[in-house]
Amino acid sequence: MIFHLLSRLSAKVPSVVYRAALIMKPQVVFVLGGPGAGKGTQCTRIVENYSYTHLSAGDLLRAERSREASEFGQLIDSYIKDGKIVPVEITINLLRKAMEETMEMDEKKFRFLIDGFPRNEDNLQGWTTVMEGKANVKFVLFFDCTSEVCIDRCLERGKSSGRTDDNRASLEKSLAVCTCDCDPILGLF
Ligand SMILES: Nc1ncnc2c1ncn2[C@@H]1O[C@H](COP(=O)(O)OP(=O)(O)O)[C@@H](O)[C@H]1O
Ligand SMILES: O=c1ccn([C@@H]2O[C@H](COP(=O)(O)OP(=O)(O)O)[C@@H](O)[C@H]2O)c(=O)[nH]1
Repeated sequence: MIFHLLSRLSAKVPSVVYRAALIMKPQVVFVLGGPGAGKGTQCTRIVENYSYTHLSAGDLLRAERSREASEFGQLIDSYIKDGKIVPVEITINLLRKAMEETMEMDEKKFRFLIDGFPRNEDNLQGWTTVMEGKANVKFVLFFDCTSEVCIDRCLERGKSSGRTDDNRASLEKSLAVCTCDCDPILGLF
């Protein structure tokens, strides 16, 4: 019905307005849990069965780190090795761009699993500032996993992942940040 109406109107309205009317607002599920909790593994399985696009904040940061022209490569590298949280402006820009590019390529892809973000209240504040009114957060999917299991899994993953943070020192720092800073986020949803 709406499509039919828009089709009839399309001759009269500028194409940019017509396109914008057809593009849905992104629907977002935040996927949280410690390193190795299984976020990436479960997101892959969800994508196989449901119409979601998986965006891993960590993967986007690692890709940006590898981009030759990136002005943030070294900064991202040192934050990740140290298990610290990269300044939110950088992460949000990568997420926003990835969502926009996905929807530009296929406007039916408006459901996103955002994996590994927001990691603390500052991250969430940054999201709200930039994305308020532009995306709907539906809920948080949280994978509860003990630190010992997380570490064991990531050390195993480290044998083939090539990740600079799949080592005990980085993992312990990252787990400490996760345990202290993720909990308040869960309380907000
Ligand atoms: N339920 C599970 N049981 C055992 N191993 C798992 C399970 N889920 C994930 N793994 C393994 O643990 C490692 C970390 O999983 P991953 O999905 O990358 O975690 P995260 O994205 O939360 O860091 C991977 O090597 C994965 O194969
Ligand atoms: O929103 C994010 C997501 C990740 N990271 C950084 O990237 C690392 C790896 O994150 P990822 O989610 O890939 O790790 P996982 O939890 O899957 O092991 C983290 O420890 C942080 O240093 C970050 O700063 N902000």
